[in-house]
Amino acid sequence: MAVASYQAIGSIQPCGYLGGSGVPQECKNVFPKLSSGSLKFDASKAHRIGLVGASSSSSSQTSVFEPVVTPSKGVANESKKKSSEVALILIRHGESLWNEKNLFTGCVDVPLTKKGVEEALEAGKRICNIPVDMIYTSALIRAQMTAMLAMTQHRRKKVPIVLHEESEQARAWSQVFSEETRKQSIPVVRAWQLNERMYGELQGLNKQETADKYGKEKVHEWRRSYNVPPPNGESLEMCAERAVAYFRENIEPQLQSGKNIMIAAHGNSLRSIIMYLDKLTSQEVISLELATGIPMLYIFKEGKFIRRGSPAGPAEAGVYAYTRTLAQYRQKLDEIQN
Ligand SMILES: O=C(O)[C@H](O)COP(=O)(O)O
Repeated sequence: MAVASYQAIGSIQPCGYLGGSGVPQECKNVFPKLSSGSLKFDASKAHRIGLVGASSSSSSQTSVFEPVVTPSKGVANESKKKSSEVALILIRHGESLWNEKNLFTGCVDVPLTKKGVEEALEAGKRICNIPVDMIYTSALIRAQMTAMLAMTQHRRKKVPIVLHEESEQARAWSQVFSEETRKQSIPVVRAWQLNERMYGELQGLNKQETADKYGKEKVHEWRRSYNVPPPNGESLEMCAERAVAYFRENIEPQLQSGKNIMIAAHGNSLRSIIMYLDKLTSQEVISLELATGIPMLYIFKEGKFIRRGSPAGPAEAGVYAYTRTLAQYRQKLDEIQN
């Protein structure tokens, strides 16, 4: 099988993995039928905003989020007509204080280092011409910092607004009362399902010392294998059960309804999502590595995810050579700014 290079936006891929074809049985098993009851996020309460001319709402008392209607319910077809393709950006958070110390982090909520902040800003520059209508992050601060810092570089200058759906009161108290302001906002949804895989009893341990103690191979198996969990932690398979389910249940319908989406998350929650998008086998995912702060672009078109990026050289030339819609969006931004 050929080695497929992994293309990140604006850089040569950080690492490679073996490209997959078809949906092998083991992949199908990873993504069982979704039961919406197991998911916390209520899509019926979600709302939508567009790049220009969001749907006109007569009410001036609106949340940042307008109701989203899944494709099967109708309105999505209308949005689909507006754009036959949408962008999906995936970013692993910038370097965290525990990445710097080489500690297993998992679900421990550690912020970015200065270098991580810079990586997030750099990632923002790379995606500054790509439309973003909604942002999903994990519940962890390093992913949220990355998303917010990246968006400070975006040329569209919309304001990312974190949604508070945790209670009726939180929802009510964070309402936006101006339609115009709402249109200039990007809803940010935080979901624990996108968190890093729970690293169990490795959390807080030094990676090198752990390898010295248990052996390099064992630690590599814990870190990269598909179905071997670290002691009392989650395997990639277990992480996929929540992260991919969330993606399919909540994010895919938004893409189908015409939204351009950015996801800021983690090495392993994103590996599981990429495994799904690229139909990788449990063998192929072993060699998939994601660098911190490197954005990856997919185009979602006609129900398919097409991995994009610039193989080398100036990022934008590569990215925009690929899709006319993205080039048009950029042109629009140029016109606004001139
Ligand atoms: O949780 C961690 O320690 C890192 O974010 C990912 O670690 P890994 O590269 O060992 O999976």
